[in-house]
Amino acid sequence: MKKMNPLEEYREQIDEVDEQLVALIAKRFEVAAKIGEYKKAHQLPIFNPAREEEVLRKVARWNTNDFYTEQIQQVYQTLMDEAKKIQE
Ligand SMILES: C=C(O[C@@H]1C=C(C(=O)O)C=C[C@H]1O)C(=O)O
Repeated sequence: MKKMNPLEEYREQIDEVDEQLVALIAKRFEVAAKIGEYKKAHQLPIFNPAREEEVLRKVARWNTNDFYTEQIQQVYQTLMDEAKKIQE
């Protein structure tokens, strides 16, 4: 196989991570959709600010090396915003 330059190698690493992320993000949205159905059936509000704060806290705690915590929390806020749209 032809030797890849560092840029190509890094991009291959990103592709591998992205493949896993896509599967996990899709799984998260599937569960969020189920939660949405439950909320509809029980007349519960879609937005739960206390739960969102809890998610952001947990995400920071799970990021044990503490790199990029703010960026990860921003990505999570976007995931939660999209989850709420799915639940509408
Ligand atoms: C998924 C839920 O609905 C909304 C989306 C959340 C999420 O994506 O984690 C969290 C709270 C809610 O605002 C939930 O209530 O758990």
